[in-house]
Amino acid sequence: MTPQETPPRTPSPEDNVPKVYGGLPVMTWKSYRENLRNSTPEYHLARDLPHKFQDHINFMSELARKYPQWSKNFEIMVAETNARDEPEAPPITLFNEVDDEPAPPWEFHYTNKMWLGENVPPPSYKALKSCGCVGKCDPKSKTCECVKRQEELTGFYQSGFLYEKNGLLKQAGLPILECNSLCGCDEDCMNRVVQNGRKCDVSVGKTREKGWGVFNGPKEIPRGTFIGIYAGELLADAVAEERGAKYNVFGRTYLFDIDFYYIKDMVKDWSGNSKYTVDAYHAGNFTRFLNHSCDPNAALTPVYIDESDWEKPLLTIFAKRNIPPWDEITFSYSGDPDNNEEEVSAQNDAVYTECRCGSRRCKGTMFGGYDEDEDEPEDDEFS
Ligand SMILES: C[S@@+](CC[C@H](N)C(=O)[O-])C[C@H]1O[C@@H](n2cnc3c(N)ncnc32)[C@H](O)[C@@H]1O
Repeated sequence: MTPQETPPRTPSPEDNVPKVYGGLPVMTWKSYRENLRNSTPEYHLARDLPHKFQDHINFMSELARKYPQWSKNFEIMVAETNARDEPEAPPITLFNEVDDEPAPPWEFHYTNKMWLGENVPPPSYKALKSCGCVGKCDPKSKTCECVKRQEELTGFYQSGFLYEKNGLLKQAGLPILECNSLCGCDEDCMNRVVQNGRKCDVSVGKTREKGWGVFNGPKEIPRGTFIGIYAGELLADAVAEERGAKYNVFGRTYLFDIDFYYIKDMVKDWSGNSKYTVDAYHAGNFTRFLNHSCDPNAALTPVYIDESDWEKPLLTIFAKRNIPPWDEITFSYSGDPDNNEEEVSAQNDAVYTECRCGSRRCKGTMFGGYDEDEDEPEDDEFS
């Protein structure tokens, strides 16, 4: 042994005894995370969705439901939810310069969460992979478990994480594996974006041709910005099919099948069909008002946080190009026109509804296929 080396420490029997302070075990970050693995992430059941407030309003006369103050009440309902879930998110305002409907129909519970339907298993920490990084994860790290698993999945397209250091997404449509509750890294690690909530301004407004829609606020939204989670009920496909038939009757659909192209490669014994559908009709946030465009400025992207089941990503919306102030925010209901591999599709219930997106690339239908040759991405778009 050279004089510089310290002799190995003899293990003490106290090493494995939890530290106690004032009679209570001392919780460390490490022990907290180890305990968490044996618990279940928070989840909500669709059958518990609150509806009393909505029922109360819907019992009122049509005249009473037209009172202008419903517009403010709608904004307050949104603000109350966001204060809990994403307190940093700018408030959402409501406007209608088209007719005298003060607020969208009171037919849903405002929520940023997913509500699990019958036979949809809750998320589990058991199989969740996580990193043990301290501070912020390094996207060039060779040891960070989260960089490794992201690169295994999407390294062919992008190295490291799918986010830039400023939180902007590098490429839409690829599955994102964010650092999760079991990871050692800080809350401001660059691989935690969706979980930290919306930062851009949005408002909900009435359009002339498509009912209510979502609009940008006074500042440009840069390409790659996270806009929102398509929240709602997560339903087994058979239930969604039944609902779809009903929604068809009134020609408005809020159903999105989760059938991303990569799922079939990740799931052992994949059934060949999408297993789950998100329905934002009875529950959802402002993203349920996003209308379809054949030339959309936003795109759907699957994101996994505290979820290890490939068939249950969050559906999230990111800006696909820079969105100028006040522009309507839209995405494609038939998958991304610039990404032929993406297959998330709205259930074809309202398939016969004529598309009124007004873009020069309009295909005439909201759920139509895309002509590969025609749809080259613009210079400022994700390609
Ligand atoms: C997810 S909702 C969007 C919000 C809806 N506009 C509202 O008022 O609640 C989808 C429905 O909006 C309407 N819609 C969305 N995009 C449209 C488009 N490009 N052309 C015509 N109708 C559209 C259709 O009725 C569709 O079924």
